Amino acid sequence: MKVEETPLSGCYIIEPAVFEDDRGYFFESFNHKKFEDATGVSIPFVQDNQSQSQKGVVRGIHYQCGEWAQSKLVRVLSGKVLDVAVDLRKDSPTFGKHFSIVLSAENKKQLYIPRGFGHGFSVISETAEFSYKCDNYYNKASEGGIIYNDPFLGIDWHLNEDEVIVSEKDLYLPTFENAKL
Ligand SMILES: Cc1cn([C@H]2C[C@H](O)[C@@H](COP(=O)(O)OP(=O)(O)O[C@H]3O[C@@H](C)C(=O)[C@@H](O)[C@H]3O)O2)c(=O)[nH]c1=O
Repeated sequence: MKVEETPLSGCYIIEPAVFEDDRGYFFESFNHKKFEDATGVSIPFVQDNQSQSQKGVVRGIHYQCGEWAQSKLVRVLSGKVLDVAVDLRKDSPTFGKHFSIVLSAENKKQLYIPRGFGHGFSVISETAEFSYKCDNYYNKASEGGIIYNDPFLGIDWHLNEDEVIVSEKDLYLPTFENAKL
């Protein structure tokens, strides 16, 4: 397993060791001890989520507030997405900055996004199945978000504006400036 810290402190790219043979491949998609040894972070994940989306879908930018904040370990089971982590830690030197990376079934990369971040992704293949672990339970009342095309964040989702598909909920998210952080 290879772990690389992104320019946003505490946010890591994980590349699992993949064992290929005549049958196909095998890899450990999560190993608590190896993850802790490599990052110094011991995360008690409590919920796994999976979603499927068509090309052009943007989900995000999402977070949960306060005691319901979540760390996430995200990966792609089929297809290809552009995954985006936004630093929303007010005391961070990179507050308001984002990091994006292509995650795909092929490259098998994962992104670890700590608490205090917003998260979103866009689907840049025909379809994509997305899977992630969370260290805190879903809590609807504490959901927060920022509009995907916020001008201050200036995220390039690798999509043309006319092909973007977002949920009604996500369409009415506030700007970075007006977000409740
Ligand atoms: C996130 C979530 C949603 N739901 C329900 C609520 C709703 O009826 C339905 C779809 O929810 P959403 O539209 O919020 O799903 P989605 O837009 O895929 O939300 C996800 O987006 C990505 C970017 C994240 O980072 C996740 O944490 C999560 O916020 O699923 C749960 O039951 N548990 C959950 O953990």
